[in-house]
Amino acid sequence: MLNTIYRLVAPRRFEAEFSDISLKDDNIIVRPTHLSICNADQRYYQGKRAPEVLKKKLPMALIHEGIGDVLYDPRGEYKPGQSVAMVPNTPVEKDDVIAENYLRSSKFRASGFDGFMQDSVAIGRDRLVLLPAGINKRVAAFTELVSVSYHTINRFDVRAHRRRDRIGVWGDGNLAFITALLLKKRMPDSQVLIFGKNDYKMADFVFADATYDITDIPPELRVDHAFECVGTEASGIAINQIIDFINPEGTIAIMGVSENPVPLNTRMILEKGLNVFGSSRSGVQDFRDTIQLYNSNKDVEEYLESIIGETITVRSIADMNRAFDADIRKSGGKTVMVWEK
Ligand SMILES: NC(=O)C1=CN([C@@H]2O[C@H](COP(=O)(O)OP(=O)(O)OC[C@H]3O[C@@H](n4cnc5c(N)ncnc54)[C@H](OP(=O)(O)O)[C@@H]3O)[C@@H](O)[C@H]2O)C=CC1
Ligand SMILES: O=C(CO)[C@H](O)[C@H](O)COP(=O)(O)O
Ligand SMILES: [Zn+2]
Repeated sequence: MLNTIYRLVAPRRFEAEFSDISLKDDNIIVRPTHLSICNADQRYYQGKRAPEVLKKKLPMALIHEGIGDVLYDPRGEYKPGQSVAMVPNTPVEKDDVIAENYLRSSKFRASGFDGFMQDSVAIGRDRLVLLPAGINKRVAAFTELVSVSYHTINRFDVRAHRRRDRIGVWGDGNLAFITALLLKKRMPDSQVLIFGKNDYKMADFVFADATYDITDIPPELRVDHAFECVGTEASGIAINQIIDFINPEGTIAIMGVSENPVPLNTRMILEKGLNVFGSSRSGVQDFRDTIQLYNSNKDVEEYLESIIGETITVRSIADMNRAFDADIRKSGGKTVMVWEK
């Protein structure tokens, strides 16, 4: 079957390439319908990765957050037209201890190989999760990002000690919003406190117990545990501030991505006996659990809808550039592409 893949060949330049999809494999063919832009895509689009990384990875189709409709399943298990979330992490081995998204052998779409900017995506049947009828598809488009928060909170839950009176979330962007929302749902007895830079963004965190400007935190305030959702070199500033405001033996989850190493106050990590862990990406079970959460908590879907910034219909390469450029100019929120290729 003839397919078209829209690859980023150089910063800000997409090109269409034709390829063939074999219908003899066990893969399922999915037509993407709604795609959402992640900061990781922007780092490639804007050429913010190191030149040697860009040289190694491009040309590559971007986007690892997306849903689509099944076009063809060689086994007939999925019916044509069924709506599915596509899981970008692609393991090639199983491990009893290490989760699929931490195996160094796993590939990740739009990072190690082509992402979802294609007319049709050939994808393993274990990489699909059926979406419930009636789900808001623009919200479902960024299920991957929500599943990253879900995954991190699971890891936090098994690591953090039981005193969870106050949990701090550093950051006021999309990842912080989603992480704070899921934390409040999962741990309703804990106060979830937001620490950010932008009052207009923090005003959207209506479910949180309090919000603080990072330049004006009451000096006596303490949190039991914290999540860093900032990224870039600013994540160093955030993590060091967390170290200052966290109680002894607290747990810190690091989620933001930085291109460069960030210096940390290790002396106080030791003196306070802190538990610092990293969390990246997610696996298929996290997607299933996230979709189950949407099913059982309709308000989660509504809160998530409130962070959709722009919705852009994409029918051409010019539209792809328009969507990525609009995402750069945004004041906040997720940019969703309605994929009509
Ligand atoms: N671990 C994972 O698997 C994943 C990681 N990420 C990463 O998480 C990071 C955050 O993503 P996202 O929310 O989409 O990005 P955003 O840029 O939307 O959010 C970051 C926010 O943090 C604010 N900020 C900056 N400095 C501080 C500070 N010192 N303390 C508190 N807030 C601060 C920024 O404000 P301002 O813009 O005004 O500076 C911005 O609003 C990115 O690095 C992204 O790549 C994303 C997805 C998955
Ligand atoms: O966004 C993410 C997951 O949702 C991660 O930030 C992304 O996987 C990082 O990938 P890369 O190494 O290509 O920047
Ligand atoms: Zn991402």
